[in-house]
This record gives sequence, structure tokens and C-alpha cells, in this order.
Amino acid sequence: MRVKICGITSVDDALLAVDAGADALGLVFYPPSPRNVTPEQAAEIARAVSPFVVLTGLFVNAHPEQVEAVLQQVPLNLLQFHGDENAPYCRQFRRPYIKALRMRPELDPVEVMAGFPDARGILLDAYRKGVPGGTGDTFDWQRVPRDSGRQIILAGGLTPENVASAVAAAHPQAVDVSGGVEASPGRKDAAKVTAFIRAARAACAGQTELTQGV
Ligand SMILES: O=C(O)c1ccccc1N[C@@H]1O[C@H](COP(=O)(O)O)[C@@H](O)[C@H]1O
Repeated sequence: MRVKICGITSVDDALLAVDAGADALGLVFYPPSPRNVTPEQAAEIARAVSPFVVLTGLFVNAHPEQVEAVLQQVPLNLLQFHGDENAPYCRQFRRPYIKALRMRPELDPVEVMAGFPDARGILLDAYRKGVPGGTGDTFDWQRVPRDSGRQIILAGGLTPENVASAVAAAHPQAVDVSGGVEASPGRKDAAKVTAFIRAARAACAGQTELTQGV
């Protein structure tokens, strides 16, 4: 079970997430978000964390020049496209990327993810009209495809309290959280981050024991 803590806005929050065991950190380059960071802030965060932590840059329908400008300044390991980007858009940057799908009721995730064969992972998030993400909303975890052969990252309204149930229901390869581990918008809460990562990993370990008959 891999855990990404998204919406990191400061070096302190980056270090507390890494110390708690985060595999990946998310940096939001989307000005309407309360978690938006400038390339300069992101570069400072990048300098402070281990090179073995996956630094992820989140964009929403950004102009390609904006993405390129960030890439010039910040050593991102992974791009996360959280808007209506299509596969040619996503692959133009020649960087590993994950594609977020927002789970509108009529969306068939298996069909849509087939259109992103080169995505390193598919992030499934809740859908709220007019808001691209970071809503704190959950969706029906039974809709997460099983045995898709893809790396599924579950997101949307996850918290230290519900992540174990989410993992048990959806069997994702990774989970991603933003608002559920905050003290206030854009500020992480160390105790919540620690509790979230522990709960996600414990739920996954419990499943492995069940399937192996331990
Ligand atoms: O975090 C944001 O502000 C954000 C803004 C625009 C698009 C996506 C955003 N965050 C991503 O949304 C999901 C779910 O967040 P939450 O846990 O429900 O708060 C997650 O993938 C974040 O990376």
C-alpha cells in the first residue's frame, strides 16, 4: 500500500508527511485551490525532502506552457492531471503521469482508463460539479474496478477514520488524501497524517493476511 499526501504547501508539512511514512507528496499548481503553491515554494520543498520520495505535481487543465515552466524549476518525479486532459495532452511532457478520473455516476472507469494506456496509474476521485478535486467528498467504493491490471489510486474524502473501510472495499494499490489530514485548508495535521498512513497500511496488511490464510 502506497500513500500520497497531497496539497503540501510548506517544508514543515512535507517533512512531517515523510517522517510519518508517506511515499509521495502532492504539490498543487492550480491557483484557485487553497493548497496552490508557486514554483518557488515547490522548489524549496523539493530541496528539503529525500530524493526517494515521489514528488508529484498536480495540474488542472493547465496550459502546456505553465506545466513546462514548472518543470523547468521543480524536479517533479510524476505529473498528476486532474482535469479534462486527454492522453495526447498528458504524454506531451514525456514524464511519468497519473490521470485522475472523477467518478460521475455515468462514468465507466474501465472504459475511460483504457484511453490512457501509458498512464502510470489511474486516480479515482469523487465527482462534484464545477469543482475539479480536493472536495472532501467520497464516492461508492464498490465502483472501483477489480483486477484491472492498472495501478489504482483511491482518493476522495479519505480520512484516518474511513481509509481502512475504503481499502477493504476497493482494494486499491495506493491511496491519496488531502483535506482529510488537514488542520485547516492548506495546513497538515501531524497526528492525522500519522493516523492515516498507519490505518491505510494496517488495512492492507490485514487483507494480505486474510488472502494468505495467516
Ligand atoms: O487538493 C486540491 O485542492 C485539489 C484541487 C484541484 C484538483 C485536485 C485537488 N486535490 C486532489 O483531490 C483529491 C481528493 O482530495 P480530498 O482528499 O478529497 O481533499 C486528491 O487526489 C487530491 O490530490
